Amino acid sequence: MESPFTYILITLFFSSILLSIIFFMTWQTMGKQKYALMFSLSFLASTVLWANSLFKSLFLSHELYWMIGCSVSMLSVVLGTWGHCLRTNTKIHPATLLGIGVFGMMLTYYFTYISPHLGLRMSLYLYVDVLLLMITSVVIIKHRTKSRPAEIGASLMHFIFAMCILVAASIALSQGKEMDVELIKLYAIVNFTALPAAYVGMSVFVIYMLASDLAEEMKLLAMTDPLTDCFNRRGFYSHAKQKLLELQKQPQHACLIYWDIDKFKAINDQFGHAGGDQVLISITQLIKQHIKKDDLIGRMGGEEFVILIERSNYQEAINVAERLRAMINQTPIVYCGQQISVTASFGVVELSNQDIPIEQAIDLADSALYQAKSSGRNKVVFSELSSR
Ligand SMILES: Nc1nc2c(ncn2[C@@H]2O[C@H](COP(=O)(O)OP(=O)(O)OP(=O)(O)O)[C@@H](O)[C@H]2O)c(=O)[nH]1
Repeated sequence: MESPFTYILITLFFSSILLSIIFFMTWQTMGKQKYALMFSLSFLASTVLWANSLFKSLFLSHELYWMIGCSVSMLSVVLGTWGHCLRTNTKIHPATLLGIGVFGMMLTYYFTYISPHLGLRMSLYLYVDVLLLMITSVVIIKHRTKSRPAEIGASLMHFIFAMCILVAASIALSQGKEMDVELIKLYAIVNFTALPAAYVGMSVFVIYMLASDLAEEMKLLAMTDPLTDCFNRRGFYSHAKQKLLELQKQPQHACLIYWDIDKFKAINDQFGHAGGDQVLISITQLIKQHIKKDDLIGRMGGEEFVILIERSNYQEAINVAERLRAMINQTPIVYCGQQISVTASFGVVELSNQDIPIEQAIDLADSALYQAKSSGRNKVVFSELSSR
């Protein structure tokens, strides 16, 4: 009958192979994101680590077995950390991570072959693993101001995994230079109970995190207009409602601007549908350059757009519409070597301190836009308070 530790190693071996395959498939299906490949390679390295432990008796030299085990353990953690840095665009150079890993291995080599010290040999590379896992935990949680549940879970699991390794490393270190049978038993218990549980938990949360990335990407696609890259109607309504709720707590002034390109049908007729599309793309790009990053722009359909802006005073907010109108009027769009002159009409409604739903505000701004159109186009019309 084999020791229970052997069965745990076999389970870990197969779990790692499966995780490596899952992340490899994720890499293939999720647009070849480099971080998914890093995670796959990281679990492949773990597979080698567990296989190394399973076939320990085949090694002629225990030191060689130990050095291979430490190296793949370190490689696995370095690749995982590197993957998380790539996913979050964290500016830690891969050479720094590799350098930390190589430094840990050099110390292990020194205390294995040059100046043998069992405690240091068994613990130093684990302390380096702890450092890298803690970096990963911070990198995941610092990625965005409001982390998603999957990210909080993944960060926490990396922290717990790091703590389990820290305990194992400290037990190993307290042996000192020579082996202490009682401490080795304790080390084995931590190594084969808490560590596998934390390892599996951490891996599951990383999968959950990538699934939540995908869900977020899908949600964004469902809310984005593919031609102009602005929000579509659904995306605009959803974000505008959220923004108006936030705005109620701040002393900011908000305006809703409904605008529409003038005589767009004539542009399509003269320059073709592709020319019309280019006008839509160029004009929205131009507008985005002249509004703030936090302002919301959405395409309501055809050549109709809406912008929700907030400024510290109302006059500043309403000036934006006039500035945008003048800018469109003065900037011809270049299409296939030809210049297309474009104008647009604007309807503006003030939202601050007016407890009106976004749908009603859009209707009011649309009425103001209609007035701008019927009174000659290339104009900004403000919705009168009395008209509400
Ligand atoms: N190229 C292009 N044309 C579009 C798109 N969506 C809608 N259109 C066209 O936009 C034109 C809108 O025409 P109208 O609603 O008559 O408005 P207009 O010609 O701009 O006239 P006014 O708004 O009154 O100034 C139609 O010819 C639609 O076919 C699109 O995605 N691309």
